[in-house]
Amino acid sequence: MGYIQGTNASSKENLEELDDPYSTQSVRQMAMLNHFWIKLESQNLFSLAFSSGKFSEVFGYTACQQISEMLFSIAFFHVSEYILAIIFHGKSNVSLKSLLISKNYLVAMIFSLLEYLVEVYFFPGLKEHWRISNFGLAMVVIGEIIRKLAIITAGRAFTHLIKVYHEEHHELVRHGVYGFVRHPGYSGFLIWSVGTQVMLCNPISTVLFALVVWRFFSQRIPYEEYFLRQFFGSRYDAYAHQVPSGIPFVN
Ligand SMILES: C[S@@+](CC[C@H](N)C(=O)[O-])C[C@H]1O[C@@H](n2cnc3c(N)ncnc32)[C@H](O)[C@@H]1O
Repeated sequence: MGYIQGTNASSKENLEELDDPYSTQSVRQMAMLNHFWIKLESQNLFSLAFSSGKFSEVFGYTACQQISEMLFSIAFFHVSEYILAIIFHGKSNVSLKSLLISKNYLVAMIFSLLEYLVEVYFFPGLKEHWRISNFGLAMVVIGEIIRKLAIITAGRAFTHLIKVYHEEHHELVRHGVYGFVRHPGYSGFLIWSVGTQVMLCNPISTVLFALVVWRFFSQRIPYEEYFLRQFFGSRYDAYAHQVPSGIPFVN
């Protein structure tokens, strides 16, 4: 009461107003007290929930470890793509598109994180399959290495947008990882992206990522190779005859 009088109700009218419990000022002050009380109570509820195990179940060791691995893999993948694009194509020719973060990609990643959170809450045992999770981590590392080897091997020929006009410097690359598969960059990405979901022990997203990424590359490869055949003619035909695509069920 002293606080109220001292700060807001120095005049006689104000004091009178405070005596009336329904005056505007009293109502405002009651609302303020109520607000602080609710805030205090919600903080207590938060700490109660945390100590009761619900939060520690969701954000326990397993979840922290697996989500950290996922976030690190994503950050490393995109930043290294961007840096390599700058190294091979020069800063002036590279835009933020080289980070390779599209709307569909974001939707897929958010879906996979939501799947993870729902499952770790309702079926925490599902995430404790560490052999599967570590196998996924190995897929992420292997996929990343294959993709980066492809980018480094192809150099300037590796453009994020498919070339539809032949440029003078554009040579057919057949050596290194391109001697084993024709599309190592895509093989690497397929392994990497499915690996992120195996690492999270996400059964639904593992299947969805495999299907969506496979479908994307199965449509992209014929389009890309249509232009490669125009650029390099029979040399590309011979290469395609000898070397597999690197994407399952795509010739
Ligand atoms: C995103 S890169 C992907 C390259 C390849 N498909 C891969 O997965 O490693 C696409 C560009 O690489 C070029 N490219 C693909 N294969 C190539 C090859 N063997 N030699 C030279 N350029 C190639 C295409 O012309 C296209 O512009």
